[in-house]
Amino acid sequence: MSLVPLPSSIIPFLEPYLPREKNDRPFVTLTWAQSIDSRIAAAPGTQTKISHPETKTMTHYLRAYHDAILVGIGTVLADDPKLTCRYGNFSKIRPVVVDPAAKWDYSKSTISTLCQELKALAPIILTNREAEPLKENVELLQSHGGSYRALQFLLEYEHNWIEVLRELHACDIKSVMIEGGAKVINSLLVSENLVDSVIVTIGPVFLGKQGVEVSPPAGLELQDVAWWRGTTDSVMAARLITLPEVEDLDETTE
Ligand SMILES: NC(=O)C1=CN([C@@H]2O[C@H](COP(=O)(O)OP(=O)(O)OC[C@H]3O[C@@H](n4cnc5c(N)ncnc54)[C@H](O)[C@@H]3O)[C@@H](O)[C@H]2O)C=CC1
Ligand SMILES: Nc1nc(O)c(N)c(N[C@@H]2O[C@H](COP(=O)(O)O)[C@@H](O)[C@H]2O)n1
Repeated sequence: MSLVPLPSSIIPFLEPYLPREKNDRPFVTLTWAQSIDSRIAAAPGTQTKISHPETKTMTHYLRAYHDAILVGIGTVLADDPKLTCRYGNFSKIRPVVVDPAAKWDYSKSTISTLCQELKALAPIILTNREAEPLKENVELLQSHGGSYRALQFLLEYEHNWIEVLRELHACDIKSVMIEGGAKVINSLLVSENLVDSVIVTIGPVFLGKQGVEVSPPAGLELQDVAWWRGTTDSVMAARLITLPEVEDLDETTE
């Protein structure tokens, strides 16, 4: 989809939610586009266009403010995405793919072609320690300037995000835009104190019960909520209610 001019009112709307410096981990923006019935695709393994061109442009505007863009392997296999920033001066953003079992055949991907043509930064692929990526992919990725990084992934996804963010911090990534898919979003929504901004595009469509649902395992509240209304879509920007850090808890109990 080609981009359209960014509606000027989006700039002040998003400004309070843009990345700012953090010391201990990258700033995390969690963002996706969903239907009215909270679906991000019409069926598993498929890509569904939900955003209007102006909110798609907004996504690329947001990408321009981040060092990296992260998605799960389910999204890469379904969408074969570009994960580039096509807004403004086409600033370079680093793709990060969470692929514990090293399922992705990087050599056959659109991202690999873009890297070959020097149109994109090569990805960081996060695998489990036991996974064995194909030698051909390891070599190609390295020649493009990317890398496989092995982590100790746990079975429950929500317990892995601290280590993922620690690894990105070690790669000098100061901000990451996390775009999905559903397993990524649902597990991050219940990970305490890790998400700094949440930006959700809502398109005027129902995708039905076969769709890929965004719905965290437990309820949670949002705060600092702001809305933007476009031609067809609405966008919600918010923060998750954060729990006090352990030190703060200590202070209150003294
Ligand atoms: N409308 C939108 O904004 C977006 C829609 N999508 C759609 O979402 C669908 C894909 O979603 P899902 O199937 O849920 O796949 P996903 O992209 O969330 O990837 C899930 C897989 O990634 C790995 N993974 C993710 N988080 C992990 C963690 N914390 N620890 C360990 N492993 C982890 C696991 O292997 C897991 O099976 C596609 O249909 C895609 O088109 C994806 C992104 C955005
Ligand atoms: N903002 C938005 N609106 C939609 O309707 C979508 N389906 C998505 N999907 C996400 O965008 C990625 C594709 O990015 P590229 O254009 O290929 O760079 C896709 O993988 C999803 O993460 N997003």
